[in-house]
Amino acid sequence: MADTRAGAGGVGAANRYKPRSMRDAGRSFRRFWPHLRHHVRPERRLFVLGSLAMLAEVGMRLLEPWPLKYVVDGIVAATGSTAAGPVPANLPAVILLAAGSLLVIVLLRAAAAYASTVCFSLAGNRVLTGVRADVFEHLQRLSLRFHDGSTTGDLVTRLTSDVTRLKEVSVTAMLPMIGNVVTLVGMVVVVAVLDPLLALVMVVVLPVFLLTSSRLSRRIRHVSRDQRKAEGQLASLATETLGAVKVVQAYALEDRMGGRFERSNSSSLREGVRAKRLSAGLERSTDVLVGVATAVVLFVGAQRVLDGALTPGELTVFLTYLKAAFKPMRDIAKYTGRIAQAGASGERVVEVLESRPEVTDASWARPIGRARGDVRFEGVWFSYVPGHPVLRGLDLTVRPGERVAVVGASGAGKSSLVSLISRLRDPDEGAVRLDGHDLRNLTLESVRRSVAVVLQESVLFHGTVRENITAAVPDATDAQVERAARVAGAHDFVTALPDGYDTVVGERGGTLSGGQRQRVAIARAAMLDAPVVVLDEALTGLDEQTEHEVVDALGRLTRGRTTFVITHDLDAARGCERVVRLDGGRVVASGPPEVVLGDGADLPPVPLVGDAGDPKEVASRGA
Ligand SMILES: Nc1ncnc2c1ncn2[C@@H]1O[C@H](COP(=O)(O)OP(=O)(O)OP(=O)(O)O)[C@@H](O)[C@H]1O
Repeated sequence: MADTRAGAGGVGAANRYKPRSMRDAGRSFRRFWPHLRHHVRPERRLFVLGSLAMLAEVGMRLLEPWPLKYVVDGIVAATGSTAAGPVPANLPAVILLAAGSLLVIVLLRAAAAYASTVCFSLAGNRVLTGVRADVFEHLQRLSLRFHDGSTTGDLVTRLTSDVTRLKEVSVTAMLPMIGNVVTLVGMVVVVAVLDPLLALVMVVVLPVFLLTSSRLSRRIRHVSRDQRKAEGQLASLATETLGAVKVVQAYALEDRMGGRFERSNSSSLREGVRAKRLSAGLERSTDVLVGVATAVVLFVGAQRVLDGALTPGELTVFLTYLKAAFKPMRDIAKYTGRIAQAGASGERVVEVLESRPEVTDASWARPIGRARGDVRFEGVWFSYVPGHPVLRGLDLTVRPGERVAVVGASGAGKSSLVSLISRLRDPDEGAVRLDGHDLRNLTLESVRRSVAVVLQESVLFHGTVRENITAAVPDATDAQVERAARVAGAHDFVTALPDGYDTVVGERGGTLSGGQRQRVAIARAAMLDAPVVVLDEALTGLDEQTEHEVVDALGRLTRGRTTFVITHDLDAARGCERVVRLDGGRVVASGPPEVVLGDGADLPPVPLVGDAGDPKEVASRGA
């Protein structure tokens, strides 16, 4: 029953997971890891190569100041001080060698850095592209109950910008950060070998730094989560408004929508600025810390040189290390902030991936093959909200090929009833059976291939007319497509379009008229050749002429198939063999139309059959 581990009401209500420290960041990673693992495995070689290149780069970074030591000590000794030891035999050669080594080290370091960046970027991008595909795939399979509790904009934000942020951060922050930590450790080890006292100064700085950065990164992550949430709301509002731009303009809602957008926009700005301020604070406090450490090393180091414990060249190496450490530490501070932000994005992505679809194939599910179309509801209870059942122990049997109109007051549960037939939802109690099989024992795919649905507002996808018609049967031949279009009465108008079947219809089929859209949707349903057809208010909202054409098309579509006609239109109901009336979540009347609906006075029935009767009669029906 529970739709998601993150909560049944979609991910919007599911921000229960609240990381509190760097330890939680680790926990957060462990939570993400199972979703990454199978994408990381094929990239193993790249990760290994990248790591080797990174180690080489770190090695070069550590070597870089050493030529300086020999030059400084040589010069100092040559100019008369004993602190630097004896004067090298061939000072000009030493200086030349040092300069040459420096050049080689810098070149090798650049090459290693290039190789590690390329390897890690390639691998990281591939892994997260795979994760994004998983999220999309998963979102499509999540049950309607999950989508009821989520907003489209927020889910799109998780799919796009949250994954992009993870991608960016993993490549530009996470991996360099690992390199920086290794460099820091390497520096401390080298310094400890040369002079443990100076190493102590560096080591003392580290815990202070870690404390500051973990405290601030925790706050950054909290603020980032709020910011991502605000951005999700922003995207929801934009999707909603732009998706209904006609209504917005018709009701002059621009200002009101603008105001709501403004509020979400400001909230996103506010959180964004807070996060930036915290990150900047973290970076600057690191600057100060490194500055203090440099001053201490300079002071203590100078004493050690004067005492003869260190050479001036070695002090130069220490100071260069500290300066070099300055960058990794500052970067760590910068990356900690970004990684904390990515942590918030990661949680949002994991929440989606961990949500479990409610309607899934049972392990024992098997395909039904070609069904006859016998549909039964046995004691079906169904509710959207626990404790508020919409269907209450409903019983209904429909014979193969029977055409049944389902009528009832608005909100009586008609659409809910038919959503159970194609197993968009499962009953809480009781069973829905197709040819005697409980739908839960059949594979989802075979159930959905057995039930063709035509809705009131048929949604087409951006693409060609042909792609829309063959949506569920992509390998259909041209002849099959044309046959389906003829059943739907769409062939003539489609061939009159500029590119015929290859004409691209806009988003949601917006470049076609309502009636044309409906007929393409009927062709899509006809393509399935399903034994059961559900028409959910498929005639509502069409003008008289179009309605006549669509009625004809639906008649042809449903001929010989078990058909459920959900309608408020009593004429359409009269065209069916049987009318079922719903009330209070149960069937309260079932029988021939004239019995359930009365004799309908002077209105002739609308024949929902293949030849649709006499067109004149149909045309005069609404008069
Ligand atoms: N996704 C949903 N989440 C929560 N409640 C819902 C949802 N969809 C429908 N309902 C509620 O379930 C009840 C039955 O809705 P349903 O759409 O099945 O009725 P209907 O008979 O098809 O209505 P209409 O004729 O107006 O289309 C209504 O009270 C409705 O508010």
